[in-house]
Amino acid sequence: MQPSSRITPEGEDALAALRSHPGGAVLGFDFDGTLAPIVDDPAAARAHPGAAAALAALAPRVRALVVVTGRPAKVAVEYGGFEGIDGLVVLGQYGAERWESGTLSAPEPPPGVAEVRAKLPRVLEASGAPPETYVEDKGRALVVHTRRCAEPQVALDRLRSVMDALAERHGLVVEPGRFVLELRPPGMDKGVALRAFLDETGRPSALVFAGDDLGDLAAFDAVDALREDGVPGLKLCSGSAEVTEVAEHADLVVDGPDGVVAFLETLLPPAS
Ligand SMILES: O=P(O)(O)OC[C@H]1O[C@H](O[C@H]2O[C@H](CO)[C@@H](O)[C@H](O)[C@H]2O)[C@H](O)[C@@H](O)[C@@H]1O
Repeated sequence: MQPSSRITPEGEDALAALRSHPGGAVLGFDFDGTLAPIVDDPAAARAHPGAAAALAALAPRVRALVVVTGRPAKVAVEYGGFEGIDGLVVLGQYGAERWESGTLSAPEPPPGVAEVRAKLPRVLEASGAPPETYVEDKGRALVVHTRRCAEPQVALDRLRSVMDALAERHGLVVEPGRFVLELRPPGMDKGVALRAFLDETGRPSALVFAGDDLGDLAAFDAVDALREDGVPGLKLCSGSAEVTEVAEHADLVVDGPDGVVAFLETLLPPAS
């Protein structure tokens, strides 16, 4: 995907507000697909080589930086190389967990997660899921991955109704993503998490959220809501051929994590 030079007027306003008063701005980011390139093995994902440096350089210049991710917060900190970035908050498991300045808060999962963990292998087998189907156990959620299957989207679509029924029986919800169906506790999403974070940090002079996947649309909705309240907001899409819906809702589309990091670097003063 090529970077787009088109930006909406609302996005342009937010960018101008961000540049003129960065100290009051809040910048939010998804992790996988936005700060970290997508790879086949979720355990092999790592942030773009320029991501941590760009965030560390931005941290003292803005009011707050927040990563809002489906990953456990500790995993995002490790895979992102974020340890030691003062002022960066990581909200993991869609906002249920929080990491800040080396301190992690992670509540116990509800019992439905253990119930689904016990049943999932048999349910997948009974559904005829291809052998390449992979389950990632995140402690508070279980993620069924089909990226390694010969026809990942077909495999995912075939599993959808079975996963919906399994999640519902155990008080969980299904969060769909890039060749994943995640069974997780309800009640949190990236929009709820971002709004709660903004309630803490105060009304920003500008708000940016960058994402690539369906779960990021809730955070885009939060940006829209703030915009209606007069806060300049930019919805930045880390574009991919896999998900087009996020680009449709964005003010600016860049070329994956390379483009996101290049965007962040434009916010920094030129090196002297
Ligand atoms: O909210 P995010 O930070 O985007 O996390 C969402 C899910 O991302 C991960 O899966 C995605 O990245 C994998 C590694 O690149 C890739 O193999 C997979 O196809 C993608 O969907 C992660 O594994 C999940 O646990 C997260 O929920």
